[in-house]
Amino acid sequence: MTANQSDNTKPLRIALAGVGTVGVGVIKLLDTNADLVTARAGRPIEIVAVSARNKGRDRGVDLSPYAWEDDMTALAARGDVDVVVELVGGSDGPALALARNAIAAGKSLVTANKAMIAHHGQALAAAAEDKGAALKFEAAVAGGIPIVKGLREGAAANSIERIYGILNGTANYILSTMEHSGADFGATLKDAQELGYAEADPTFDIEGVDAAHKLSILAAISFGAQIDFDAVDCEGISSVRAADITQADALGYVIRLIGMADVEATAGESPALLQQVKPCLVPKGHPLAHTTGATNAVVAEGNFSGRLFFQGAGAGDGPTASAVVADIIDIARGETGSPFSIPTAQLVPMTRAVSDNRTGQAYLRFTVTDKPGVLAEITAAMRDADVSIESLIQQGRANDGGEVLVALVTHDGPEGNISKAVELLKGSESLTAPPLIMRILSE
Ligand SMILES: NC(=O)C1=CN([C@@H]2O[C@H](COP(=O)(O)OP(=O)(O)OC[C@H]3O[C@@H](n4cnc5c(N)ncnc54)[C@H](OP(=O)(O)O)[C@@H]3O)[C@@H](O)[C@H]2O)C=CC1
Ligand SMILES: N[C@@H](CCO)C(=O)O
Repeated sequence: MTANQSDNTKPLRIALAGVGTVGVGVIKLLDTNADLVTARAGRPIEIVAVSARNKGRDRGVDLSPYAWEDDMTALAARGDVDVVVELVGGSDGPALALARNAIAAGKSLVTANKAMIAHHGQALAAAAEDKGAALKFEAAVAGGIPIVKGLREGAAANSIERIYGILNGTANYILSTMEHSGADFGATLKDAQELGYAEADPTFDIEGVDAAHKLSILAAISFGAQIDFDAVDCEGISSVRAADITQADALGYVIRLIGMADVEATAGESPALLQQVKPCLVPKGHPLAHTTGATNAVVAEGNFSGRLFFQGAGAGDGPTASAVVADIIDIARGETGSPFSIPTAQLVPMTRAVSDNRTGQAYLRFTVTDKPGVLAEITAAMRDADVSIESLIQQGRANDGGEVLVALVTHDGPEGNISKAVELLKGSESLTAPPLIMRILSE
């Protein structure tokens, strides 16, 4: 740690890399809430230097009081900086170089970058522990919700049995807007981008990758597991059609992109970690069904606390800045702690769990050619794979003998049987696209 970082009376001097949606939010928060932040941190927090790509860009805030660095890695080498705040993004590249350099220089690092933490968080945490520096990433998971603190501190006494929820604001904004207004997917995504919710590459939001980054971080904290982003079974919302939303509604559900993780005890072997991000049908009575817009919600089930429900804005300048500054305040107070709740060297490697033997209900949607025998072909595959059907709906009739939708809901049964049924239908000339399978979340 730098002398200033450990001296709890002098101002804590920070450098901001990235002055975009979140960076500007941080500047505004530190300005608006200066007295309150100083009181809670026990000392002033001062921005001394900033860096971004384009010095001349109008950001709606005055950057002239701060030193400017064209090369953001230079922030790590500045003698007048105690804490580097990385708000650029990207799992590798300049953000990672800055993070490594800052920690190597003994500076604490605050970041909102879930991609970097999901891929390199463990190595960065080990390096930070070696240097006695802090690594903090509250804003990387679920925006303004204090879920990292909630698990590391509030729920620290519990064994977490399962963690799940809505971890991507953009996908939730798209699904819930389509549900309420019938708006088109593309137009809704554009709105989310304009509101500053989406990642630089919005396919990360749509395809579940951003939620998978966050889930892998939560799993490491919740279960003491080594981060294993590659083991997340990940599927996004791009295959969900307006017709699925309508169908789900008629059946008493809404569609949400759900991240879920738990650990299976395996006799004599290393524990198996299940990590899944998938669109699911959520009963309208479930609290996650009422989570709309860019709101995120996380359910953590502790063995003594019971079910904990965290909800709040999952994206946007203000909420994300709130999480970033909370981390800075912690560092000003001298709170370093293990980034993943236990010392990094104690995080356990876990094998990847498969969900074939898990039971539950599912929604299956087929797009098929409108011709005799199609329904019989689908139901025969269900019979042969031992999948029991609760209800089956064929939506309308194609005027031109073209494509129609067939949706069915299964009774409780093993997930593996559904995969078997889908496998049996593979290559069928009746199917015009791969089927969409969504698990139904139990109440
Ligand atoms: N937006 C949100 O709601 C949330 C975002 N996050 C995370 O926060 C981080 C920042 O996101 P956000 O503020 O939305 O992103 P923006 O795109 O709005 O801002 C990114 C900033 O980084 C700068 N930048 C980009 N590349 C470089 C580079 N190579 N060298 C120097 N500066 C660079 C940009 O410079 P310039 O302005 O000159 O182009 C810009 O100031 C990301 O990791 C994101 O995942 C986390 C939670 C919520
Ligand atoms: N793109 C992310 C930002 C918050 O991490 C989202 O939409 O949730």
